[in-house]
Amino acid sequence: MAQTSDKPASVSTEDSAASFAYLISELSTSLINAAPDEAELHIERSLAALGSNDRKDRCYVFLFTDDYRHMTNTHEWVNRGISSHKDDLQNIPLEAMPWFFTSMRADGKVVVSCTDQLPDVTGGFKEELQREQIQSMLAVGMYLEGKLIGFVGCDLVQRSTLWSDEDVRQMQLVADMIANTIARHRTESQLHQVQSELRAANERLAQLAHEDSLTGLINRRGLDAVLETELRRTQRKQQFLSVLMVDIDHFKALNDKHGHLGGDAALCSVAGILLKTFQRSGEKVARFGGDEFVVICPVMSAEVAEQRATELLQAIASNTSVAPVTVSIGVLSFIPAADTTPGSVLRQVDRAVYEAKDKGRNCFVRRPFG
Ligand SMILES: Nc1nc2c(ncn2[C@@H]2O[C@H](COP(=O)(O)OP(=O)(O)OP(=O)(O)O)[C@@H](O)[C@H]2O)c(=O)[nH]1
Repeated sequence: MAQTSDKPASVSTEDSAASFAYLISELSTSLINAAPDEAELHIERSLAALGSNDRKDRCYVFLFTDDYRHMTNTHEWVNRGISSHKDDLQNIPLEAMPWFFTSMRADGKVVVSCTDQLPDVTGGFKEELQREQIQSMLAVGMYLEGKLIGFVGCDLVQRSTLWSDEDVRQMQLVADMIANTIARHRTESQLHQVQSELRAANERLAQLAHEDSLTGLINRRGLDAVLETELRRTQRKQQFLSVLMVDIDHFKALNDKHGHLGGDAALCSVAGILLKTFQRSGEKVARFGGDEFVVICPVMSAEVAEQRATELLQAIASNTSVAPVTVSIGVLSFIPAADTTPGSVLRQVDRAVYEAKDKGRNCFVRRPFG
């Protein structure tokens, strides 16, 4: 502790100590009841309470970086007519004020009753106080789990004073309260971050569970869920639902000729054409398995479904990016009944695909439902 004044004139009185104690107890209660996003407001209120007690000129909070290389003035209260220094006290290198930092770490406080009487060893610290025209200052350390994280302090610009033990004790109360506020705020921010990371990971997992790893399309599991939803929706509204099953022709031969990787590239190319052809609102493309795909088109009549199947045949036949490929397509267009299940729809549309294969491939067959 650096006690450097010969003016024995403490500013504390019994009355002001009592009213300050009352204020602190009110602030502590409001901290306990404060909403998570009220931390800033709470710190500002605490500084204002500290400042108005015995007419201080400036009260502030500084936080150290974890590596103790810099400190930043994070909160400040200034009395009327007193200039603010918060903006020019951001990210200050601690090596510029070694005496201040060493004293704070060793004693948990720095007490300056008269700046002009500070010894020369205080170096840059004394110069900084003089630059800010500070006559007296008092700073008390803030600790989180035993680690010094910063300090709360106050300045007197218009007069100097001999700080009493009671002044230090009051400042310590405020420092502890602000440290608790910061601790709570940090814990809540970390909790929020972990929660939002968990939420994102869960969403990604749910997405992966419904995604085909090769093509990125909806997989078989996802298809069942989507089909169930669309069946119920169109049944409720008594609207048409069209379902297309698309099977690549002679895919085994393509695999044999171009290798499994060539086959994979062809699957991705067909998936891309499907997505491009069926991108209107509500249309969904899924990989059913192997070389089979399913397209779900809510509110699409049989006539439009046939038109779109013809467009698809042309788009695939004219694409030779990997190897010439054609497909056979089964089409179902119907208004679902209450007992229509995804399984019955997929079985029937699969039958339509077989009929298209029998017809010579590179064509579509539409079957009536039921
Ligand atoms: N490259 C690759 N091949 C696959 C994949 N999944 C299934 N296959 C192959 O796809 C082929 C499907 O062939 P089949 O269903 O027997 O019939 P096809 O040769 O397409 O003949 P048709 O359907 O009658 O025109 C099989 O040889 C499977 O091994 C995959 O993810 N990648």
